[in-house]
Amino acid sequence: MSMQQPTTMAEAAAAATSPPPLSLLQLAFTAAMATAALAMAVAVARYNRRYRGLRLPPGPPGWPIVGNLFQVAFSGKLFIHYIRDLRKEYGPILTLRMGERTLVIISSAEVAHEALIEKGQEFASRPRENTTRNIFSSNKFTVNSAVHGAEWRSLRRNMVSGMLSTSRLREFGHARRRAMDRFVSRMRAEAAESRDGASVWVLRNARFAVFCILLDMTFGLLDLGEDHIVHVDAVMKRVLLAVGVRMDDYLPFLRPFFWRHQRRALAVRREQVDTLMPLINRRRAILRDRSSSSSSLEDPNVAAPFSYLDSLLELRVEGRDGVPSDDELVTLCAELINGGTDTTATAIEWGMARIVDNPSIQARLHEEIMEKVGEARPVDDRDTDAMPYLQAFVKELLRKHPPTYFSLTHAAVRDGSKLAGYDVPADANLDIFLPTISEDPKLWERPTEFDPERFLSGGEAADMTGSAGIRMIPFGAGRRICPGLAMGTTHIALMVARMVQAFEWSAHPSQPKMDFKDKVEFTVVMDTPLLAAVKPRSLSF
Ligand code: HEM
Repeated sequence: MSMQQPTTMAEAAAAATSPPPLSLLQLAFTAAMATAALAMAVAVARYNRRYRGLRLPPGPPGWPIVGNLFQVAFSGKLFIHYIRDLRKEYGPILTLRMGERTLVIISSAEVAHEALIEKGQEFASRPRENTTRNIFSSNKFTVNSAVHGAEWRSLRRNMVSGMLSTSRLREFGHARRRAMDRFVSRMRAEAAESRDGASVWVLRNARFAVFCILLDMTFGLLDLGEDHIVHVDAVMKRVLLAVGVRMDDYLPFLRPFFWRHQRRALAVRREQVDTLMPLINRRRAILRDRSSSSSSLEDPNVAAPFSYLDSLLELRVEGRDGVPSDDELVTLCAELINGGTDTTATAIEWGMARIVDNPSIQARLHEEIMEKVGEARPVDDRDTDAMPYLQAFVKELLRKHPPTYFSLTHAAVRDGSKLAGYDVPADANLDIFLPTISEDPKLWERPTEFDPERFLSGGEAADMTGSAGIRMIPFGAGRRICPGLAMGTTHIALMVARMVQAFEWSAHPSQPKMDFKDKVEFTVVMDTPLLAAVKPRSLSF
């Protein structure tokens, strides 16, 4: 008989009617559940009070507390496909309640125009973030996450003039040339080492090439070895994973149960700081040496004349004392690198899939390259500006396959704003779903067809900024439009041109027929990653 068992009838009766003594673990669990229940009740009361009397856009009826969260989670569909389907029922502006978050989703050109252009000032802010993302954005001290205001204006102005303007872009021709040469030789080597001597994984190579350019532009350190770059890239990928969406983003009372995730996120942040700080300090040392000695002594293969970091070291932000801290420098540098890497690389993968799928597109591109440049030297970005078919191809690519299906989430600057006659409270997430705009049959002829010809003279127009009317906005539109638009399109055109100049591309015999199915990773990528067969062309460089 164990010590816990009752020995008398009286003890047995007492044991049957009173609960057994609680262990510490049980007590903690009970306390956590009670707190969660209380937090849920408070959340419901707060929600009811906050939204009473408002006329939100229509949407599927939800359950108390969780709203539509479980309907979305258990729909068996990707979120992007779920939204496409809901649109058919609820129209171009709809509401989804995801736990404590209210999502207002826009999916037509008219309402997007109202939100981003006509009422651009009212909807130019960003919503509050969860604690993990606040760590990686240094409390919203980045261009993309800052709320609308003086801080955002200073950071954005600096990024555009310091890095993304047309003149700055031109200055970084050497970074692009180096990265493109490395890109082509990596693919040649990968093909040569593959079993059939001709296989290349497109996304992986494209991603690495863009990453190299952005790393050069951010730190201006030109002598980083390939292993070092691969390490920095791996850390940046871990950061993207750490800031992914979690259940407690929508149900904050579950946060205590996610303490392990939080601890891991902090470790990843430490790793990010430990990886980027040495690069920041090396650049600082180069700048110090430059100011104390003759810059003619400097090796041009070690340091670029200018980097994005240089502009941040002296940056004065409206309404703040001093220059950014080391922690903030890490965040701001990471933002430039992350903003342009996956978006651009994803576009390249879809673009090469279209080229592989349609030999006449490849033939047109190659013909144009031969006509303008030939085989004697590599294409550069001044050449690509003068290639109308290539430019039309890039536009069609971004129309048919926008790398992100949602713009970054917007928020109203204050309560009281309306869209399409509905209320949009300041704490709602305002998301713009891009593919239904660029495939709207009211705006486009044969919208589902991939056809670059549509943009050639006399054909359809594409103003990607949306200022002359919204038809396709892969970079968003209005005040928060992507500041990397020129850089992104330059990189896509250049990479496609170099790939077509260096190789003849075809479908890989081991791969299923191309179905252009999409899936969401950090961006919207091909469901089956593109493995292509390449045949090197004879070039004299
Ligand atoms: C094909 C390439 C790219 C695509 C498709 C793309 C797309 C987008 C989109 C849809 C937005 C959200 C706009 C909005 O909130 O309404 C955005 C914002 C942003 N992008 Fe890009 N982007 C690309 C390349 C780049 C590059 C190369 C950089 C920088 C190196 C960059 C940096 C940013 C930043 C900082 C923001 C936030 C702007 C703000 O909040 O004021 N992007 N981008």
